[in-house]
Amino acid sequence: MTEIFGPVIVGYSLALCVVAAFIVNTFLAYNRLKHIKGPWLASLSRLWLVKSTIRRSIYSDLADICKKYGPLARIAPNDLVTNDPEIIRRMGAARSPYSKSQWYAATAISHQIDHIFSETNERRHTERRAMMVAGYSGRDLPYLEECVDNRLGDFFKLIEDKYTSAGSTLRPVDFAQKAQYFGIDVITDIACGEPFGFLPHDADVHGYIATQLELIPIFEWFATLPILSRIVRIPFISKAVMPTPQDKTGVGRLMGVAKRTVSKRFGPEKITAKDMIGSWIQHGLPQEQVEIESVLQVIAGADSTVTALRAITMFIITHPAVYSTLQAELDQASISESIIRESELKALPYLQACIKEGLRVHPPVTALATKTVTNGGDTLRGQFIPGGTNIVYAAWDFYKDPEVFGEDAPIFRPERWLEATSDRLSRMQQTLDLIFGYGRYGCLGKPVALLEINKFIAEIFRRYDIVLTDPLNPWKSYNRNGFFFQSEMWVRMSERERKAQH
Ligand code: HEM
Repeated sequence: MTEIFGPVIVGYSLALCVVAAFIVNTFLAYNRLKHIKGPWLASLSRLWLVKSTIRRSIYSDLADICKKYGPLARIAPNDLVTNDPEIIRRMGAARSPYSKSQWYAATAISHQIDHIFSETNERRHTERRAMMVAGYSGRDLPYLEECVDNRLGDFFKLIEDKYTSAGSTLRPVDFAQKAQYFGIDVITDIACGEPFGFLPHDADVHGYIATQLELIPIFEWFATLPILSRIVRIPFISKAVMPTPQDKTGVGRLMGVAKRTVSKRFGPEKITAKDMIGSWIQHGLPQEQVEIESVLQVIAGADSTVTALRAITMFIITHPAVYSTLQAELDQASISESIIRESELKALPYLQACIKEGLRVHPPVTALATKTVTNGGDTLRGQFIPGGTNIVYAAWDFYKDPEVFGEDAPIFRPERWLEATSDRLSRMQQTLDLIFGYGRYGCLGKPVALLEINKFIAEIFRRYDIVLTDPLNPWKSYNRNGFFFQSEMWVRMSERERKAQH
């Protein structure tokens, strides 16, 4: 009898131990943040996040959680969400008691070397930023504006050749797609010294976009269930799934282009140039690091900026009064060359207001970008937050706070930027600035993004009349892993009288 029941008893005992360990573990996880409100599911497990990921609605669910439970709420046993600007500034301030969470590590595109975004070691991250900031800020980049102008030239040529409508001739164009071609060509040109050539080919060359669309949900699951990203780091799995410079398509293809470009900048016959790569090398970034940072630049800078281009355009063309005011300002502006100069953009207040308002109502990036409270813990809004807690911010609704932006904050009304008192304006501006992150984690590509957005929006509305071909179905849009994916934004583009002058 003992021979039969012995193993059964051992089996039952083991199962009981596992169940008991699970219960104790769940209780301890629940207990450490039980003073912070949130959905009950979130206090016990990551299932609330899993549910949101499946519904593709994390970005808006986070905003709803803050509305329901207050400015600091619980979304997982160890994770909180906030919509308090002070907390965001505190987390990003120099020498704050926060560090990048493992969410960032999961954005690595190589398990051998981190790019600046996936680098979670705060000392290395700070040192690398110092080497890269001059290149990104445009200080070392006299050619940046020329690069944007050249790609704008490609954009206009494509529209002229294939997609200009006139009278009853309709040549519908998917604006979402062509804006993406423009954005990727600009950023690959800046990052790798040559554009991918989406605009001249009018196609997703190297299947870059298609591969991105496949990868993004995977990265989103890494964020929701961090254990998955640790599994992917097991060497044989990593080898099988991670992109390599030898790949013919997608991110791997981009890595190959970056590797070839960067190799020409090192060695005995190295080429020197005053561009982004040149600036990084001059500031001491080693060859392998320059390669991976060039790839990251494209990933960080493409979809974010392209979403801004699409959303700002969408808001302008669906608000007739705004549209005509903007075109009147552009028509009266003194523009010295065929494409407006950066220095001339600042003299266009209504354009600036439209851009700010578009970014505010439709923030382009809503990534989880979680920061971790370091060991000693922190006190936020009078509540103690133990070390190891992760905090994310609810980016989607964050810029629609009526207290900051006025009672009509949910709607697109550029005039709010022109009528605000100086106190209110500075509060609005400081809040809007958080769109690009804050302090030591802030977006390095902000100057590049703003130059691109300003020039593109000014030039398309100077040159074309744009209307939706089917206003009842303006576009398809969804959010994954904090980035938006928009398609089928079908418009009719026709040349304006003014265009004929150039
Ligand atoms: C409208 C366009 C853009 C928006 C809204 C945006 C927003 C952001 C945000 C929110 C972060 C993360 C902050 C954090 O970790 O807390 C970030 C980081 C970053 N962005 Fe952007 N970005 C945009 C365009 C660009 C462009 C065009 C580039 C490249 C030229 C770029 C390069 C980067 C880099 C390298 C980082 C990582 C910085 C670091 O970890 O130190 N971004 N961006």
